[in-house]
Amino acid sequence: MSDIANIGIVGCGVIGAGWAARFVLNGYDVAVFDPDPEVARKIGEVLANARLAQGKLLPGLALPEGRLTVAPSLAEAVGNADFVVENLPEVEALKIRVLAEIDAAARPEAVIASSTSGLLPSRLQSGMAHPERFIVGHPFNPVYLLPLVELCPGDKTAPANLDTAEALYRRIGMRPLRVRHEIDGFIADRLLEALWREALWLVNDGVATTAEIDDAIRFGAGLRWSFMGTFLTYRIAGGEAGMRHFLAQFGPALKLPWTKLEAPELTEDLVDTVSAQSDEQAAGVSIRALERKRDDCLVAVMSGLMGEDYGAGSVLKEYRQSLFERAGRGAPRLSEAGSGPLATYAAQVPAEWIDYNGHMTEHRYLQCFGEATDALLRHIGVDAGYLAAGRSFYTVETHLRHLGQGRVGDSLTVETQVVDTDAKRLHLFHSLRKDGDAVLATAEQMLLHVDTRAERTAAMEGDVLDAVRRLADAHAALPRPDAAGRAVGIRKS
Ligand SMILES: NC(=O)C1=CN([C@@H]2O[C@H](COP(=O)(O)OP(=O)(O)OC[C@H]3O[C@@H](n4cnc5c(N)ncnc54)[C@H](O)[C@@H]3O)[C@@H](O)[C@H]2O)C=CC1
Ligand SMILES: C[N+](C)(C)CC(=O)CC(=O)[O-]
Repeated sequence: MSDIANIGIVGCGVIGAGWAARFVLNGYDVAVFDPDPEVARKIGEVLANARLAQGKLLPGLALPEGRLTVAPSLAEAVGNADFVVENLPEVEALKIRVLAEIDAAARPEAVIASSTSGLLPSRLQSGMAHPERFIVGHPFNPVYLLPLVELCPGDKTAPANLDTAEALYRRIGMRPLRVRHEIDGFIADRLLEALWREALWLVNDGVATTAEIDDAIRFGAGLRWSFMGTFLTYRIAGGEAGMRHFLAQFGPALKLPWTKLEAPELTEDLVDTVSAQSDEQAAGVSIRALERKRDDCLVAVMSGLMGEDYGAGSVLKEYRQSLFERAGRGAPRLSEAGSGPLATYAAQVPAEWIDYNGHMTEHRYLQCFGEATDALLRHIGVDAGYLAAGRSFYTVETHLRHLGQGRVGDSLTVETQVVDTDAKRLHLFHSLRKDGDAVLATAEQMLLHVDTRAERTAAMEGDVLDAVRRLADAHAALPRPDAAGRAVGIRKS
């Protein structure tokens, strides 16, 4: 997997831009081709939204971004790529033709993936000279947040290329789902399509508006789908007897006219009705603003699920751990110990950090300082191997001072100075600044080096000890922060 560095994207609309953003934010160099003259603006806007969402989802763990290039031709976008993603409109003949062009222009070892929502891979690869390197990798919108990617081979796909694609998707935080046999619409879109067709009937027949149908989903089943899907939820709905009782009780309903499944004809009338109701529902909010609202809600749901270590939350937790490990290896985000304090954290204040006083709430400051401490620990070599060996640092004391107010959208940075150290202790002083200027808060922390198996303090050793000494020596030349060692109390005159 480490040999995949360059990604080629052909077709850069909603999905191509989503893929480009996901790869760039994971450190891959991406070249895109799309004949749309507006492609650079559009992809810039999508990347900005993706950066914002990723920063909220995994604060303090941003990797150095890859380079994004808009190529003047398809051949230039894919010529140097190790992995190519095709995201053309869902028109089979167009995809077959352009996939053959990509096949001719790409290096022989490059894997070529299609984002098709439901066209059969065996047909899409039929015009390629090297069909064995073709796979379907069907993502979900927004590609830069949702983990699912359906992985489906055609009859000429080589299994090794499927494995390569799967490893790449996992590396960028996705959850590949292998489709056992190719089938129109794969798994997820067959389910989505059934719901969508019924929804169109309900509008067509005047039973419900677009907003009412969305309410029927988002206040009920949609919430539980986000973590359990249909089968497990219905098992629970069967009570103590589970699925057998559920099937016995609701089996007869399968014969009732509760669904049509065949879509209604998209007449001009139906298109007008659905579009007008959808406009009314959106109430003038732009697509980009709706995207940001959708992303913020997804971040909230996924963060909650990460706390539960369940469903998409487990994928996110694993991805978070892998970012932690990658950041640990060489700690690329921190400047090498030079003369100044280390830049340990950067983030923008999201809306959910604001409290009833209209400013950043207090525990979020500790979150920023905690992330800064983690970044410093990664920098000195506290990585997955170190933790697995039963060594770590525990924070045993924090003195946090609030000196200003953080507001939504403020750019925050933390700088960290090692004030003192001995065999087992690390004394840190963090300063959190707004827009690189005013200090909003400081935190002074004492950390103990511990043997986590024995649950006892232990002396630092090896590379970590060397790194701490180097850092402490460099920071010894800095003035001791004025507030270091201050106690909390009311001064009596
Ligand atoms: N929009 C969605 O929710 C999802 C779409 N998909 C699939 O992703 C693919 C792309 O869909 P969208 O991004 O939604 O479509 P889109 O219409 O937003 O983007 C298609 C892009 O392809 C470009 N294009 C057209 N001909 C081209 C050519 N010859 N060479 C290079 N670029 C060309 C267009 O300029 C456009 O920017 C489709 O196969 C679709 O089924 C998959 C998952 C979700
Ligand atoms: C509508 N759609 C068929 C393009 C949907 C998808 O393919 C997946 C998604 O993101 O909903």
